[in-house]
Amino acid sequence: MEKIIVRGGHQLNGTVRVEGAKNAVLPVLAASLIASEGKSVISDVPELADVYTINQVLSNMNADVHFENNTVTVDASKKLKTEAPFEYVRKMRASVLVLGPLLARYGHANVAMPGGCAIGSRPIDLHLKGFEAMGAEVHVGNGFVEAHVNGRLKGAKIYLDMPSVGATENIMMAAALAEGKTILENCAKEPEIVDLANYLNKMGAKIVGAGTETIRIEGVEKLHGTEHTIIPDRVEAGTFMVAAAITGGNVLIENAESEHLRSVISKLEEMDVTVKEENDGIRVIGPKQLKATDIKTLPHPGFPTDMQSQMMSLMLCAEGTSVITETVFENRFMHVEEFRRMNAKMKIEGRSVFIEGPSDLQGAEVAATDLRAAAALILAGLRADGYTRITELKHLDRGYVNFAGKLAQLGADIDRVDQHGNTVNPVVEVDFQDKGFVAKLS
Ligand SMILES: CC(=O)N[C@H]1[C@@H](OP(=O)(O)OP(=O)(O)OC[C@H]2O[C@@H](n3ccc(=O)[nH]c3=O)[C@H](O)[C@@H]2O)O[C@H](CO)[C@@H](O)[C@@H]1O
Ligand SMILES: C=C(OP(=O)(O)O)C(=O)O
Repeated sequence: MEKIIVRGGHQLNGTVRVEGAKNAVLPVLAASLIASEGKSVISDVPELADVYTINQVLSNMNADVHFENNTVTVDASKKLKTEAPFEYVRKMRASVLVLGPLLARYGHANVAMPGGCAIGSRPIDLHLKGFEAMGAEVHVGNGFVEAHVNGRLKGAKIYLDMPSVGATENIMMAAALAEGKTILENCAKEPEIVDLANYLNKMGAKIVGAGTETIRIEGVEKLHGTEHTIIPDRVEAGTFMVAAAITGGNVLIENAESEHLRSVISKLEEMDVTVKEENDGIRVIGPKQLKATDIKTLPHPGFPTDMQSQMMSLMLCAEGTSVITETVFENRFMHVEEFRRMNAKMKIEGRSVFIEGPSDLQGAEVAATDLRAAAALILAGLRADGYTRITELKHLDRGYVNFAGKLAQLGADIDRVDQHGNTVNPVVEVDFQDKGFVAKLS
């Protein structure tokens, strides 16, 4: 079993570059299935386990997929299969994003139900209600969701009960190829929604209003391949901002987009962290003593749930009582138990965690419970006394490219080792047997 071993107490200094956003590239790659003509060329694609998984989903459906030098080329012009088996959906819930494109293009999709995960139950009822409103028949049974429509989907007026990111994306992709106009209300406003709409529009779609509460989509008859560059990963950027702050360091985070990080920047400033917007990115300078603050996670532009656990690490080192309230996911505090193993002083009350700082953090053996928890435990390890050993790195590899290597370059004492204690590079596990999927790892 691989581990990351961190010895705390080193300040981070220097420059780090953030990759393309995982949460933007996954829907964009799913959307490339709608193009019945031409190739899509997607740049700034991060080498993440989730990217390999979605590429496998696509190639398993008969699309030609090629991944090299952070560029994915997808040719989906052949007749595609309209199924996504559990083997992929189990690894990555975002596989359900192929539902909308397949249903719109072929009038049929059969995708394994994603089920819950470590952060909550995560249903897809809003996605399905949207498809039904557009005339699809949806059947859930035997662990699959099967959707079917005779002819084309029909544009509709759809109000989302909550601004779900995935439902907004799935319905927007389906509506792009539907007959007539769709008005989608109470949408998610995340930057990744805007990136997807931009991509679809370059493919020939007619979408306005992405990034606001109401998206209007005039359906078109077909879409074609195009070129697109993925936006920077705001969660990776935010994670390195915390890394700089927690070690009292000075780090320039290149390619970070400050417009996407307003709520994170504002909370860091409340904690006495210096944040400077520079031409190439965002510079973060940690203070001598961090101050406590409170955070409530909310849909964008509120504070992102995907930064909650990393901010918890920072609050553990701040003077005073901090409170985190998680409103997006019902069960995203699994990492609290792991932090306690590091001598963290905190208590959970309902949807809030009360953090008494500064904790005298001590290195310990801890297990990542989800993707962001993995990063958060490593961040706490940067500050803890002695060695912290983090296991369950499959979670980390879903969303961070060479996290340990990037921290080491900034001055962290950190290593990733195999079961024999030998240093390893994080190599993402790829099944090359799928026809048509070619990948080259750097
Ligand atoms: C691949 C990707 O982009 N993942 C992100 C996406 O996940 P994802 O798209 O799954 O998140 P959603 O915005 O859909 O989920 C938000 C909340 O809505 C609920 N819900 C959602 C859909 C639905 O049909 N019914 C329902 O009840 C969920 O259980 C959750 O409590 O947005 C989340 C919220 O910013 C992020 O944490 C994830 O990193
Ligand atoms: C929860 C996350 O992702 P996903 O929706 O892919 O599980 C995340 O990126 O933190």
